[in-house]
Amino acid sequence: MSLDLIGVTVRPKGGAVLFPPLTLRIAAGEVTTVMGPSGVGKSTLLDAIGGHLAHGWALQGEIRLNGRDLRPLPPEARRIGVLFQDAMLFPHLSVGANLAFGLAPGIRGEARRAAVEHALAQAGLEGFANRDPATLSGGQRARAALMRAILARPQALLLDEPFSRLDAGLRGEIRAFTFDHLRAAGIPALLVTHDAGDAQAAGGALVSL
Ligand SMILES: Nc1ncnc2c1ncn2[C@@H]1O[C@H](COP(=O)(O)OP(=O)(O)OP(=O)(O)O)[C@@H](O)[C@H]1O
Repeated sequence: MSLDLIGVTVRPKGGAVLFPPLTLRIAAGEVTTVMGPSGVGKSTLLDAIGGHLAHGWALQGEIRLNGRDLRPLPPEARRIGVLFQDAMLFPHLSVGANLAFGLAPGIRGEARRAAVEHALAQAGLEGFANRDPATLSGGQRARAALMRAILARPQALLLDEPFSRLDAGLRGEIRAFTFDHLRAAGIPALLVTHDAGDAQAAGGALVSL
């Protein structure tokens, strides 16, 4: 798996580009970090990669996932996962149903339950399948959200400040958990952060916008 950006930048239609064109390759299991001042366009770059660029914005350059040009594909066909600041779980579904949400529909019955149980165990959440997400701690919710993202078998993952709401002690633990799992799953990932410690822990290339 690899995610390639070739001369990529974004601009409001009729306006100037937000940052100089970016060319980079993220290989399987690598986490590349993007840092830069507020408003430079980091979240808009992630929107462009995921296919969620708002009306009124234009993408410049080429985005390839495993060699395939993503530009003609709608977001749901891109196989790109996203993790946000709030580690959002669907509040109306149990923790187990949240994790199962990303699984392919062909995985049914016992195989489905086993996949969810395995992911819960990896997240240190054994026995949490029937819990209401509102009863989880911040760290538990962050680990569950990562597992839900991985179970969907994304071909790349975008992380938009996913650790910024966690307190200092938890932050180190959750980012190590996150990067270990992304490496093990061989998923190329792009991390947006304001925190140099996040970038260092990610261990990959650092891009400043
Ligand atoms: N319609 C528009 N026309 C021109 N510029 C816009 C328009 N909408 C938003 N912008 C600007 O585009 C930039 C993109 O913001 P974006 O959220 O991508 O930045 P960011 O680097 O993620 O910031 P932060 O670190 O604060 O989250 C901002 O400077 C914003 O003011």
